[in-house]
Amino acid sequence: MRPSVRPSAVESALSAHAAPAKLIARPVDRLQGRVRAPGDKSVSHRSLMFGALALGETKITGLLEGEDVLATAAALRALGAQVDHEGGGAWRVRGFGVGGAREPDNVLDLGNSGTSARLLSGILASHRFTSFMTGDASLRRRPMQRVIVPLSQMGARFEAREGGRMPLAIVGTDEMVPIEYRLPVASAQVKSAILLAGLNTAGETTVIEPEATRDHTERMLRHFGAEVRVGPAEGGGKRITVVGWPELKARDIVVPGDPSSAAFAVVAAAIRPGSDVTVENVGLNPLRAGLYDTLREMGADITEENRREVGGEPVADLRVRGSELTGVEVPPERAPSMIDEYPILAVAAACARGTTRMLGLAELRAKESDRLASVSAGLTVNGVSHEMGADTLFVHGTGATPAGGGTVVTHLDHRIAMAFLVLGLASREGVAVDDGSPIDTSFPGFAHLMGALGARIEAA
Ligand SMILES: O=C(O)C1=C[C@@H](OP(=O)(O)O)[C@@H](O)[C@H](O)C1
Ligand SMILES: C=C(OP(=O)(O)O)C(=O)O
Repeated sequence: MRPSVRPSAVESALSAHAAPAKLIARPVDRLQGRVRAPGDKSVSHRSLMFGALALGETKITGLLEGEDVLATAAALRALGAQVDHEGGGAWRVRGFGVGGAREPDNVLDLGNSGTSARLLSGILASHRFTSFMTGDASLRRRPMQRVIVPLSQMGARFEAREGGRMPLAIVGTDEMVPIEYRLPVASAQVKSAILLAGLNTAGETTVIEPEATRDHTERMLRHFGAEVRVGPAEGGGKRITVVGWPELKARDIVVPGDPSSAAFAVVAAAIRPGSDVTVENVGLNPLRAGLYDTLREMGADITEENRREVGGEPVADLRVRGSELTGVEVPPERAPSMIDEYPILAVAAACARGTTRMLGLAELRAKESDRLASVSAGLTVNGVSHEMGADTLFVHGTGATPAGGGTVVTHLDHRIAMAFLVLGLASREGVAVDDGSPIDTSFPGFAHLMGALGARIEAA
């Protein structure tokens, strides 16, 4: 047997809670070069979880070694999986099998990661033990009711703070009843929590999603040997059914690059005329690629090179040349395919000519911060004219270089930090963020990667 492996130096360094780190991005003329997108966060979480739910040894390459994914790895170890880091994005998971997790002997701390909390709740709820979950100040204010409701219908019990917030106690059962559940919000995390619970449930568990959300869970369930049926739902949308008690078999997984992380370099190049940047290995699952469609509608010059499949997902290298952008309307039905990209789209819109109207953004208020409010505040302190509504954001670009000069409050939100640092590159006076440490949750090495393209992002 392999010895149980202690957290590696990389993990320890990443998981150490860094003190607030004020960063500043200085204006830059243009960006040039080739970089590689870091591993996809959604796929990384799932590859560890499915590896843990399978029997045998799953080899993962290209795993994102960000704090959120490391929180999932630590939780799975606490549940009895053997998760070994072999270096350079290569990991090995020896799973406990469906229904085979052991009771964790301490509270599971999921840091900043909503995906870890929601998806793991589906696994924990379907085991006969009680477990406890918490997270950082950001995660503790995020809604868990959305998973508590369906998982309670299946038979688990929960104790949470007011409004279904963490810390959370989950009293699980191995006698879950299968349900058919219509998602009240477009959420891949809720869908996945129910499907994961459905694995340790006799019979067929069905999720109906009125609006399609990222389908990495469905793809990976099949990859590991589960039976998943996807078809049209009555009245529109998709019906996704998983058949319970499959024997999941260990599989090798190659994690594609993250389109949500690649977005920062892509937008930075798109808004600086004269730039010529290639971001390699960008996952382009159509349910994730809404930002790239929107940027093209705005007039961005983005070409796909070397289109291929990586780990069952479409991938390409994106070549971006800077150009002048024009404001567009982004329809609400596109939101699920670019839900994490609105902060960086707002930055592109601030540099475009004309108004960009973003509609159907209510879910942004339930992310690491209230992203509508955070984006609006960041635009205000940097002199960008805009209007925020309950679920809308209209950014009035003039085509002129935004003033910048402000310090943006990131509220423990990595995407707010990265988006406004990109604005700084394209501003007259640069932009500071009060705390860049949350960047390590999804994109360790962000400042370094942007530096390789000519950006100057440094401690303020
Ligand atoms: O399933 C996933 O991996 C994710 C789903 C989305 O959240 P919701 O399910 O809350 O929309 C997204 O915002 C998050 O970054 C990752
Ligand atoms: C919303 C995000 O992640 P999570 O929900 O996993 O915290 C994100 O990465 O933008």
